[in-house]
Amino acid sequence: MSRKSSDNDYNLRSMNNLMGERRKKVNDDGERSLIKAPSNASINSQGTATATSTGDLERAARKQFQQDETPAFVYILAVFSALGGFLFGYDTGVVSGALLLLKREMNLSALWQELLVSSTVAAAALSALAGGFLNGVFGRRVCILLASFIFSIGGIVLSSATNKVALLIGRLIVGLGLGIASMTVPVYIAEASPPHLRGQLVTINTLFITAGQFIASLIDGAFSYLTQGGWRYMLGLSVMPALLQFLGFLFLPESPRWLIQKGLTQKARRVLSQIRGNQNIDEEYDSIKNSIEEEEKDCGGGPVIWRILTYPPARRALIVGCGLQMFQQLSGINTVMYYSATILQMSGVRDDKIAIWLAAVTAFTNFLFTLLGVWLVERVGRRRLTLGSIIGTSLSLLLLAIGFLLSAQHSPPVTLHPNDPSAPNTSCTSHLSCEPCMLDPSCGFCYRENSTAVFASSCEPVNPASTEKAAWGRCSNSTQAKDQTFWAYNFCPTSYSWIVLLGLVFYLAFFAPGMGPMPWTVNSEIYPLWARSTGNACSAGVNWTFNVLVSLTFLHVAQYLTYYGAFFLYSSFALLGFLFIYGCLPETKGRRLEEIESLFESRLCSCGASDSDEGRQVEYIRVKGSNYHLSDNDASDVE
Ligand SMILES: O[C@H]1[C@H](O)[C@@H](O)[C@H](O)[C@@H](O)[C@H]1O
Repeated sequence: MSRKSSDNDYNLRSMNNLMGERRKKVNDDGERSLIKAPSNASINSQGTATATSTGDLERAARKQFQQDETPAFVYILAVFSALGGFLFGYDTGVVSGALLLLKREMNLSALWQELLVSSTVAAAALSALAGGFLNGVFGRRVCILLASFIFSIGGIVLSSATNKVALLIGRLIVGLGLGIASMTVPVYIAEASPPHLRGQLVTINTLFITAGQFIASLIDGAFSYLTQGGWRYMLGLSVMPALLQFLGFLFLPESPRWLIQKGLTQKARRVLSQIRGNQNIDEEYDSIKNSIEEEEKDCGGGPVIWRILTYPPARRALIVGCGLQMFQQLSGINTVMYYSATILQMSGVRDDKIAIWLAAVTAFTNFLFTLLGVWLVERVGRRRLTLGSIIGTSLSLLLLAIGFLLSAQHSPPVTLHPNDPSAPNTSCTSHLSCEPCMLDPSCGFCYRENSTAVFASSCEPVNPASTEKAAWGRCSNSTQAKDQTFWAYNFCPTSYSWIVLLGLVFYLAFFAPGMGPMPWTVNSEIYPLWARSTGNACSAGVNWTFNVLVSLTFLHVAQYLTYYGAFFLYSSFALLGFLFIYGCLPETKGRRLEEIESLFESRLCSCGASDSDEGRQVEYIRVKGSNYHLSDNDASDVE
């Protein structure tokens, strides 16, 4: 089944042809004196290039032609597709703010709150798996149309819900849309992008996820002031981007690679010309077609997943793809994001409303650093970006753990042990300091504070209807304000909160540019065409499954291991992730999708890729529609 593409040979003759052709083109253009100018490689604002060596020359030429010839249509296509990412971020992010209002209005128990959050993620895990089949049969475009249609229906059901069952149905519907969108959009963008922009354009999808999370936090903040029905707006607003995407996709084309696979060759050529502008599409068309024909010849029968598992390069790609998605979630991103409000409360922000707005700052930081990822991905490559990101993530988690450890070690003692006979008899009275009191889900810490110390503190049972107040005593609503007491349900007042805050900032700065987007980006490119939708379905399914596992277990893990234990655990997961990525992730930057399979041909998990290979990495030179590949060595031969 091995597919060795003959068009990848970069020999001297083709190089000479290239130089000849380019010399001619350049002279014809009259603007770019690439060959004549011997020194100082650069392209000035008029597009005039000069170069010191052939290597510089090639790079300058490549840059110039790429800038000239990437049609705006590809960007429009990427942005409309990435609305799927926006909905992903919005729908997973908005629910926390909506729940604050819903639990009061509909009197939701903790179980129902949990159900409303996790049902979406669980439905997404299942529909991502089903999305593989749908993608293969109906194509990427139909799947994106379907996802945006489902999102719209989900939004309408949610915003008009009259009871909790309707809410649950709405959240399940949204989850179905999420799963399909999350696995289809990166594949669609990757298949439509030119190789030199693919990383950047696919990463825009994750940028939109984080933008969706940020906008959701702003909407949560704004509508939290509405006492009645604010949640309807929060949940219903997602209909707008969903409809926009649906309308846009009525006019956007199917992926050319899928069309060729289905034998719709004329249509595929039309789409290729549309997305490649005035470039010659013959070589790209031929190479996709050749690779499909070779695959068809070599492929055994049976279901795609079976063929992936029995064909080593595809199996290795699947392990890498699923591993990346698993480690992304095991690094605790969603716990950190969710927990950020509490982390901020530890640092002295007591007001719930301010904490909601500060959570928006966290989401914005995640967005901002994902933007850095979009900028870096084609500059440093996927492998280095992911490795740097995960090691920084692991160290930041360590810092968070140390902050929590110091807070726990200096946890303020319980000084008041009420002996009022009307006090409920609970386990809370047995806790001697804030830490065990706060970790016990049925208790919270009630205290007063002056500038230097916490005093008059007690451990009290939580109000079963709302964790925002105690069931009894000074921190139950009626007396709290008068007494100047504070209620800490899931944090302890501490002077080490700055370490935790620093850990949070570092965490986002390291996670967001690499571990946030790269698992999605890499998955969109590592599978051969016949395995692409199934591979992405599996890896997206792994992402959603670990997402729900990590968020559902966090409170239990924290209860058994304490907060610092939980963060030490995530930090070691991230370290394991680093070793996995170091050993297994090849560099895919700059390669055409049809070439990437060969990176997984090596027997070892470390699939050829990486550092030593990078020196020899094939370079693409796109000259008026033809791809020429040359190594640096070849380039100097020619000179
Ligand atoms: O790549 C995304 C992104 O990093 C989000 O911030 C996170 O919430 C998602 O779970 C993840 O898949």
